[in-house]
Amino acid sequence: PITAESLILKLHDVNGVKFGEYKLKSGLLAPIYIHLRVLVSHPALTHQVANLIYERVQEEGLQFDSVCGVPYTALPLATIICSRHELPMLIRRKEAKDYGTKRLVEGSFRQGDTCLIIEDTVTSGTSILETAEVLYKEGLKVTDAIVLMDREQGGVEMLASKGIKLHPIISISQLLRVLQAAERIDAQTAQIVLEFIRDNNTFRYNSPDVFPLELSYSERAKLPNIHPLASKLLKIMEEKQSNLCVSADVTNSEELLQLAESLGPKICMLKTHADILQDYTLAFIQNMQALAEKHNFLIFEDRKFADIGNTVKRQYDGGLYQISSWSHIVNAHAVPGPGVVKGLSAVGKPLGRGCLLIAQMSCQGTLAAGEYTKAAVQMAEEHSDSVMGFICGSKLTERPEFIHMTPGVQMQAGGDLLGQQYTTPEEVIYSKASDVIIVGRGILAASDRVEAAELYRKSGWDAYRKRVGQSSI
Ligand SMILES: O=c1ccn([C@@H]2O[C@H](COP(=O)(O)O)[C@@H](O)[C@H]2O)c(=O)[nH]1
Repeated sequence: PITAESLILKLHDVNGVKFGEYKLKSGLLAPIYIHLRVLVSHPALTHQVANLIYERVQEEGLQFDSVCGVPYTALPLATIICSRHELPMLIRRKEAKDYGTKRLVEGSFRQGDTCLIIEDTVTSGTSILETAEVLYKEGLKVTDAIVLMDREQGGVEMLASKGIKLHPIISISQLLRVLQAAERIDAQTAQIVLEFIRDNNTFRYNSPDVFPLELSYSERAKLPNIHPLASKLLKIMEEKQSNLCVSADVTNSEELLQLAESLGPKICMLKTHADILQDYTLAFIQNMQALAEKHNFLIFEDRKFADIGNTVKRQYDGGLYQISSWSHIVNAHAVPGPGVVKGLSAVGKPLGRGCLLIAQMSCQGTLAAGEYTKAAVQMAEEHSDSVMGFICGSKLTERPEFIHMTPGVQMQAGGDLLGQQYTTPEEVIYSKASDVIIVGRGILAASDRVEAAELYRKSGWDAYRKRVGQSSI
């Protein structure tokens, strides 16, 4: 299987990406031109692109009845995917024939069927929208579209505002980073293109409250609608140059306090499972709070609430652990529906606490995928006064006020014997655009935990700086 990085280099090899001065359809002169029509002359590459698109369809767990490629460049891609995976395909005509059936959409479908759109490049999103509108007129639904190359000029946001979720495989900033790293372009060219993209955002122009480009942690901390605790966490991250959360999965409170003391300077957050401690007391937790204060990190009790609102309220507030009295952040499964968030909010909001929704999990065979993940994101967006972010494998929403936190992180990709799956800090923060790495055994099992924590901190931080363009790659 091909990675996005090697695909970028191959596209550059075949002149699918050009730098210079190019007149766009709009009349604008652009310093970059994405010319994916060349793909048809490179069948092996076209197949690899089709594979990547199909992998993304599976990763996202997309549900649909048919596939339609935006004419013309995406037509062969849709054809390959549909024939290889035996999926029904629809063809959108650009002009209706003046004889025969005069249809604008060829292929069989039923009213109310969902059609997945495939596109090669997106700038403003209007080509996808035009195709969707033709499909709507035929009684079809369009909820998702996949695009190989997102020029990051507002297409994702424009389509989202029309109810279509766009899933880009490669972004223009990722393309620039990869080409610069491979010395195919210099830093100045990359900068010129980035500035052009930034200055020519078709959607932000109309909607100044949308932030489609990558913001730094400190810029996000200042967003007007951000959850106060998310803002605090982002400030800590920037100040300590750390997006590392240590998962302190130890069973003895003395050891936990030692961990907090020694790793405190390296971390933005310390994650606990209070119910695996053999000797939990409220006195111990007060010491823990003092260390959080001293080293400026937040405490996140990984309680994974999953009951009706009334019960989680009592679990959060009372019982042996009295979690709400000491943990800045808790998390919840989305499975009970919004009641779980409301129950946590009733206790946590007056205390200034924050909640994360578990939208995806790192373990093999997890059911938290596809439609479930989408529903969790929607639930968070509808309760952004108490939900500050997600437990997830990758960035799930373009709304920069939400913080994405990813467990299942080690320096080597792999897994354990009970289904845990590991991804590297670079992959999580740079490629998957998550914000925080959550590391347990990668640090706890090291002979020198402080040294290991520093390696993870540096790796996560370097990946973040690369992502927001603060360092050369
Ligand atoms: O999807 C999830 C959600 C939570 N976790 C928790 O994170 C740590 C990971 O520990 P490692 O030792 O780094 O595997 C652990 O506390 C889990 O309960 C997760 O792994 N995946």
